[in-house]
Amino acid sequence: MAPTVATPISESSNITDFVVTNGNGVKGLSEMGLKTLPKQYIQPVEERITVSNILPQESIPIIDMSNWDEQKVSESICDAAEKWGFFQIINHGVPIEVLENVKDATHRFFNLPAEEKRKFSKENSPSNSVRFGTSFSPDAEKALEWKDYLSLFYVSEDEASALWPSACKDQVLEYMRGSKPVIQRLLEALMKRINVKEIDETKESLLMGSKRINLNYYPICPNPELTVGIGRHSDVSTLTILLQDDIGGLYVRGNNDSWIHVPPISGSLVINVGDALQIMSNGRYKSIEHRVVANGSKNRISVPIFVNPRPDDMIGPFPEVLAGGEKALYKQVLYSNYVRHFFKKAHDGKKTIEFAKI
Ligand SMILES: COc1cc(/C=C/C(=O)SCCNC(=O)CCNC(=O)[C@H](O)C(C)(C)COP(=O)(O)OP(=O)(O)OC[C@H]2O[C@@H](n3cnc4c(N)ncnc43)[C@H](O)[C@@H]2OP(=O)(O)O)ccc1O
Ligand SMILES: O=C(O)CCC(=O)C(=O)O
Ligand SMILES: [Fe+2]
Repeated sequence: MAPTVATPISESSNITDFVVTNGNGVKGLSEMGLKTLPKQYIQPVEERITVSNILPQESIPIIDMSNWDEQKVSESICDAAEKWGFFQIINHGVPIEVLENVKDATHRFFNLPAEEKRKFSKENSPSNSVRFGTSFSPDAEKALEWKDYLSLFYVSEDEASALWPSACKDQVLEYMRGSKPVIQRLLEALMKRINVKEIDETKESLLMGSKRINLNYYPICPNPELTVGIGRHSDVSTLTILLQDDIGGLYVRGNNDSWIHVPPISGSLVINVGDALQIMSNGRYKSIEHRVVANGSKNRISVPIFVNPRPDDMIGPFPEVLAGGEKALYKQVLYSNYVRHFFKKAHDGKKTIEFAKI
């Protein structure tokens, strides 16, 4: 694969044009060999992660799914979703080759020349469901995040085959197909605990009616201690299934102001509860804040599948959860309005869910 040739920064009126408008991304900046971090990326001190806030002895649960139909596996899944909102799964049934192929495909896409990737930017993309971008919400952010991404909203195999970038579409689709059984099993286990006995058509739409997959690329950063890869946020999904490479850098909120590292485990997948499931379970399952640090010596990738309600679903606490007289903590909201609210602002920890609070 030919290395990326970025448009020279001197030809751009400023860094934001170079990175955001011209589609070079932070990868383009990183490859110019900058010695210091551009000021646009300097995060306020309180948003940077410092060693003193990390709990090195803590870790999120690791669940072996080889005997997934055993009661104790279901219980570990539900306990982890209630207590931690985050866990890793091993022996989950998604073939290792499928995971390796999607990681290779991610590198292949980001190694394309900027003019190829730019074809999928918000302005140029052939479809709203395919978007190449950088940071999170550059127009709304006071400080940018050190990350590029390709975001693919799954509509159908036909649409994906026609419109997704050919550098990665086959491997991404294979990963989506391969992860379907484990997603189904996780949701079945989680539903049983909250009295939802069967995932009928309505529940299927609310729990897994739509999927979005992001390919995240965090290039080497000249001053990683001054910025973030992704700022503090919770996902707006029902569940997120995250594949990370072997570099590390994902941190999950512990008690108070502490952070817990999610170490890469070869072949594992990281699972986290998103806001939609917190809302539908009336707070029983928790979406936990997480963030990604920037890295000074290695390029990192991750590939989250966001399993979501359909955009036109109304989401709120399930009747089964409230049947015993529990008070509803959240109102009914149109899911696409919830997601629009999320994208309209910079990452801001757990604040998005206030949009749905009664
Ligand atoms: C990028 O860094 C990220 C991303 C994330 C992402 C997490 C998730 O995606 S979780 C699952 C999200 N759920 C869905 O996608 C549900 C289905 N989608 C929809 O309902 C709609 O597509 C919509 C998201 C509501 C947008 O609809 P619409 O208003 O018709 O479309 P736009 O005008 O294109 O977008 C509105 C607004 O949102 C921004 N935006 C849209 N899609 C994305 C995207 N994939 N990534 C980033 N931003 C997006 C878009 O820029 C628009 O804002 P403007 O100000 O430009 O108008 C988690 C963590 C990360 O760090
Ligand atoms: O890169 C990671 O490990 C986490 C990514 C993430 O939190 C996201 O894309 O929402
Ligand atoms: Fe996330």
